[in-house]
Amino acid sequence: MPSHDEMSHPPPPEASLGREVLRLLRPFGLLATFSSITGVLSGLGMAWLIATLNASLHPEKGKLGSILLAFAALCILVLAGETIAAVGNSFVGQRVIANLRKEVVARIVCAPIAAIQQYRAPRLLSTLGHDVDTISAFSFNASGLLVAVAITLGCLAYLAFLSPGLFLVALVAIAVGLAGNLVAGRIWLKAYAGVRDAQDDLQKGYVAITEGAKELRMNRRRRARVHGIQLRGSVDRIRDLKMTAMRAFWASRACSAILFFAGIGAIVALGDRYGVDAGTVSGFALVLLYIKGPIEQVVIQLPSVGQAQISLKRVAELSAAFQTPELTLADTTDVAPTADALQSIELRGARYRFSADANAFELGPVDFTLHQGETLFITGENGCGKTTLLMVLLGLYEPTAGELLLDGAPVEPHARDAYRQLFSPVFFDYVLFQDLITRDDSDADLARDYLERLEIGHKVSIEDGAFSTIDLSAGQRKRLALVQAYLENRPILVFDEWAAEQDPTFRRVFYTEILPDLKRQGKTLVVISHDDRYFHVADRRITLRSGRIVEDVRPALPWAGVGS
Ligand SMILES: Nc1ncnc2c1ncn2[C@@H]1O[C@H](COP(=O)(O)OP(=O)(O)OP(=O)(O)O)[C@@H](O)[C@H]1O
Repeated sequence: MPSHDEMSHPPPPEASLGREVLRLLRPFGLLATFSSITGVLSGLGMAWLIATLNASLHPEKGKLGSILLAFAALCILVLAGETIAAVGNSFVGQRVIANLRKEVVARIVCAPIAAIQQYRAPRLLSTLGHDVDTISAFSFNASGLLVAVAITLGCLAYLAFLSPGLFLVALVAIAVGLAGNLVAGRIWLKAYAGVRDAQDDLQKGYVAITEGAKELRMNRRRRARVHGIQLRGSVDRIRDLKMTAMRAFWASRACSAILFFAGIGAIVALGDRYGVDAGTVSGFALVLLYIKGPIEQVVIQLPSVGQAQISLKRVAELSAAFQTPELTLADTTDVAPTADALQSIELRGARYRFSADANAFELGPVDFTLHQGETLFITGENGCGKTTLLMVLLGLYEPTAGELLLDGAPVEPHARDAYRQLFSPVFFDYVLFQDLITRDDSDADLARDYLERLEIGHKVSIEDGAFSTIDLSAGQRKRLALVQAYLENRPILVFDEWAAEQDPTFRRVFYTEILPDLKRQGKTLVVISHDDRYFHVADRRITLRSGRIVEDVRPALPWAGVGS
């Protein structure tokens, strides 16, 4: 788990790949440095090994024995160095991958709900999957790249030492080959940026064919659009872009291979023409044949630098979008005790706007006080802002203006999570977790009682701290959500159209038995409802229109008017 300090400094969207890789490697600085130095030394040792091999082909009299001894010693050192570097790097690499995943997950856990809703699940999943893996793979391969560069530079230095003139010829061949690769790299990069966007669309399509399976079977034209156009279109786009990238890549690779052999041929011809000794010419041939591998390795990994750069930008955008002052959310050890007493919650001049767009919905200004023990109904037509008001009240949306106060004191960002623990909400689009958060066995017994009470005990039991099943009807699942809320035993319970899926009998039970019973237990209740038959159950009912409170009545006191 990253520290709060790390969490407060996510990479800005323009973060450089080098700096980000260094940041990821920092916790393993010593081992990463040791492995990299060992790798570089073994790379340079490899250059030396080739020089020794060349010397052994043309030994001075009586020196073959010592040259072979040096050759054997270098072989052992180079192999040992390579192995140590590889083991060290994979140790560091796996930890870097794990840390990056934890870091991104922690950012999502801490992110403001509005930012998550705006980002949208398919893009989030795509970043979590593809982008994190791409950056991780790059960090993992970075040291291999370093070793390949070291071998190349060592070998080039040896060539310059052997013959500066022929070295220039070799350098021209290598430089032309690299220039071609750089052009191919640009084509690759452009294609890859398109691939990432198409992968997002693909993810969206996957969500559509799984979550919208029923709708797609019922509507041929929509199915044709999602399957035939969106999904197959994204798949084909990815294929075509990747083919373009691969073509550029393989063409440049073939060109550089030809250039290598042409360079070797030219060196042999020039050596013959200008009477260069056989040892120098064979040295060039040996080295050029050998460094073709490491240079290709560098070239092959060049696209991964571009890919990692694009992925880093996407992770950095996610981090920037998910900036939050609520860093305590990432702390899994912080199971703060639930507050069990409050006097009032107040919204003072509170507004909430979904975006700066002039047409965006705005809630408020809203002024009202929720008192302890009160049963508050929030009513109003579809889209008038009931759920938005609830989200502000729950501390899930930060008001864009005005204040949220608990017992007269503003709820500061660092205290918002503790504040939220006062509530047990059952959202309209709630997620039902199968496991129960219980403190001890008595909670499991309590859960069984609630199941009986909610007339669902014949279908569901409690086994190993979890519901035996959640494969139930919509109304039955909502009853299980209510059991979860009961067990949490928080001072405020919140229901967003809880009764919408219940049959008339149980709807009546909810409004006339369950709610009054909770009230008798001292609970404060906030209920969004369209069930006007039961509005009399409320102590107080506020009605919204276009984001504002237009009615504030106490049904028990029919003469009460607007005002808090
Ligand atoms: N994520 C969002 N981004 C932008 N605008 C949104 C978003 N969610 C809701 N809105 C807008 O905010 C307005 C209020 O939505 P809200 O969900 O609060 O209404 P509601 O009163 O709960 O409606 P319903 O009775 O249909 O549940 C809507 O008109 C909608 O246009």
